[in-house]
Amino acid sequence: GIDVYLGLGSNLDKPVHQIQAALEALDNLAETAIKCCSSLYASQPMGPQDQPDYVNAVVLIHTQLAPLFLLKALQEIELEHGRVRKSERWGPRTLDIDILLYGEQQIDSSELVVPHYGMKQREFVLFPLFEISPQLCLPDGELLAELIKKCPINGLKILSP
Ligand SMILES: CC1(C)Nc2nc(N)[nH]c(=O)c2N=C1O
Repeated sequence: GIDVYLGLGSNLDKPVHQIQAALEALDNLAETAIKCCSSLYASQPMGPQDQPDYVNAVVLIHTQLAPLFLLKALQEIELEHGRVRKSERWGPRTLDIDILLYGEQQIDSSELVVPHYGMKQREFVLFPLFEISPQLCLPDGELLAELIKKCPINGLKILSP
């Protein structure tokens, strides 16, 4: 299997519950096991500000599913949790599950770009990732610890358990 880091995000319909339900759905995914999960974080919306704060987390899974197969399975989980695609770009959502890293692989296809294109600038990704994997080195050789040094925290807060 492969170690895959996923970014979870929600800012609609009881976001904490959405993230918890997503973790259960991931644990029930075929050929997939959750190895570790970060704390839950409250974060200010990146993009349009006229939406609620997000709850974000990063989870490490071990899976045998191929990248595009995993992507489809994650999109199904998002749909099962009421995700409705609206026209507004970067609008609020009930549940987002992004593939941040898929082992050491670099994937550039129309359907999937890994490492996730925005992860290096997103405190709501980098800090939860650092919490569970402080020694992480990205496929391009960049150290997560170096990215953290350059990333403004933007009011990110750990949600007390
Ligand atoms: C709309 C956009 C870019 N902004 C976000 N902003 C935050 N804080 N967290 C997210 O998960 C998130 N996801 C997004 O897709």
